Amino acid sequence: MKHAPLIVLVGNPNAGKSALFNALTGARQKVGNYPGVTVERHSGRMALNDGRPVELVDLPGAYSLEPSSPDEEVTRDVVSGNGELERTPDALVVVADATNLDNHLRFVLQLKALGRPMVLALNMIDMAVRDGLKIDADMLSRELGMPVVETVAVRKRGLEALKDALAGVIGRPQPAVIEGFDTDIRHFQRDARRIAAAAIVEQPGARKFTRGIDRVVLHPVLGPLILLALMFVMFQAVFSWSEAPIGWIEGAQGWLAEAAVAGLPDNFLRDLLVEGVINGVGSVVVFLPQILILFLFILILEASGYMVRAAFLMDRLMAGVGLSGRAFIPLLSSFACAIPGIMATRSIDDPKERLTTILIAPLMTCSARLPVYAVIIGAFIPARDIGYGVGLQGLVLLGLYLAGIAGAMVAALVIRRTAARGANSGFMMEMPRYQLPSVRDVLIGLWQRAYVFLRRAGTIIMAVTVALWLLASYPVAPEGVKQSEYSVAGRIASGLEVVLRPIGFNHEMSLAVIPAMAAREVAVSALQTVYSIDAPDEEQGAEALGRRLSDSWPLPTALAFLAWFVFAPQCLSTIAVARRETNGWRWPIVMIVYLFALAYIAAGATYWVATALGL
Ligand SMILES: Nc1nc2c(ncn2[C@@H]2O[C@H](COP(=O)(O)OP(=O)(O)OP(=O)(O)O)[C@@H](O)[C@H]2O)c(=O)[nH]1
Ligand SMILES: [Mg+2]
Repeated sequence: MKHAPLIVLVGNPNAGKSALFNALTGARQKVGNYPGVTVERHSGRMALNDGRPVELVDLPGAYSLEPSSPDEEVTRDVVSGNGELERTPDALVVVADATNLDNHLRFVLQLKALGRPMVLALNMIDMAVRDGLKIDADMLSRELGMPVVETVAVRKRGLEALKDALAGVIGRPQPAVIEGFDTDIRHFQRDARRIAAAAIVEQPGARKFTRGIDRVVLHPVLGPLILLALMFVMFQAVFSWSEAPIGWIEGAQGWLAEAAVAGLPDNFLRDLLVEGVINGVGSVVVFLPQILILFLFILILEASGYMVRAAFLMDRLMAGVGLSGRAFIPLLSSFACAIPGIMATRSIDDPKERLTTILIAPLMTCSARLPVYAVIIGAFIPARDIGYGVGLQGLVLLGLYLAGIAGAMVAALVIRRTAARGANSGFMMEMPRYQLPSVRDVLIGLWQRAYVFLRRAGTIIMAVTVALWLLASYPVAPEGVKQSEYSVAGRIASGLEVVLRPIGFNHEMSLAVIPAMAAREVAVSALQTVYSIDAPDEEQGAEALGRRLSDSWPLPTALAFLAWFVFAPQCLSTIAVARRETNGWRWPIVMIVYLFALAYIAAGATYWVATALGL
């Protein structure tokens, strides 16, 4: 069978390749206003204007064909036809940022030297217009000897012209392919400057807008203060904005449980449905609003261009522990989930720095911890305003995030002095321009987050909770013996409790910790399940669970549980990804051991200090 022609999107990082890919294929690849968003190739299909189907591939951004990091290797291999695809592309669409032409043209010229059919998408024309920058596309096309199409990927402008241009170049007989390529990008520097100078008709003080904002947010004193203030507001919002929507979800859940109790015969299946599924899984789903609020902030910061500034501000701090600001973005992604975070380390060129970043990524507070934190904070920390509108709960949550970050910094320091010794490579990252986030992109981002979370709730969290419900319900305890102690799960927990009792853990906590290896949120549904098995007639819901916890756990125990979840590697998928990205078991094992040790020590220290203080 003959393949559809293969067309590849290449170009510098942050040029808008993924945005163009999405616009052309209808896909929803992640776009973000910082370099290194895409780290793998993705393919999709589209039809040219004459109806011909073609395969389109989106690649990680690269500065040249000489790879300096694992993601750039993918780009080189695909472009030169040596990659897993093992097909030479039939045409390249080189994407360049019109507002950064001379830099991006270097790579265009290097790619051109390969002698493949090629079209230049001169993207971000809207930004060029905003800056008053005028480019003569015809002149550029003559100078480069390839079609040039002006595009605005995010507004789907220029797509038809791009497809026409592609149809034109694909049809042509292939010119002789030049074997090998000039690996030194500097050879193209002079020509790039010359061509840019010829094609740029008018260039007022470019990027004035961006420079103006940077003077404030990158200010040595103001900058860090602004960053801290942003984080602070974010965590306050997680609690203060979520009350109402949490109430709605709880209402719906209570209604469902009642309807099930009223409408179904009293048997095993009804108990399973009500205690395991509705109340168990529901106890996790209730935290959806808080997760979405957190992501609303992260998405806006990402799209606006602020993230790289934050990385820059953090660079000095990171240098202190042997990492560069480059590690910041993968670490930041780990606040969503360590898995994309670990994948994002592919854009780090120094292998030791990359390894260190992989090993500390699980210490960033992923969104799966949020339900665990929120339940315990809700139960034990009074929702008090400590003055100036600062809520105590939000403050404690911020503290937990900071504890994870502090732990990561200490771990990085140790790892960089031992296992992955080396000098840090310094901060080298282009500052993207600022722009207003598109409402549509933010909504799509939130929707994707919600979907991921609900899918987890409906699959792994539900499966593990139901399994736990079964193991905790049988064998049925005789009169006077607690079901959660007598059951299979209870006995396993009793075994584990021997190890965990010294750090203040009780039986229920020991029982929740094992299933939470599959997904951290299960810690919450497990507690809910155990309590509803022991007292099936009591009121349900997150608030009821909170009350039950605050009635039966001493404060030091609750704090120890929080400390445990800051550090413990409670996630099998993260371990699996670490194995894949480091090609072996050695480093994941190091990761598991050091994180469990850290969790044990931190929980124990918290417990003993809190007890000594008489809390
Ligand atoms: N104003 C404007 N913004 C754009 C345009 N194209 C892309 N963007 C924005 O530019 C940023 C980068 O876009 P991406 O598509 O992620 O860039 P990329 O080339 O795939 O970047 P990497 O995957 O990091 O190599 C995002 O914030 C997009 O929303 C455009 O034509 N105009
Ligand atoms: Mg991309």
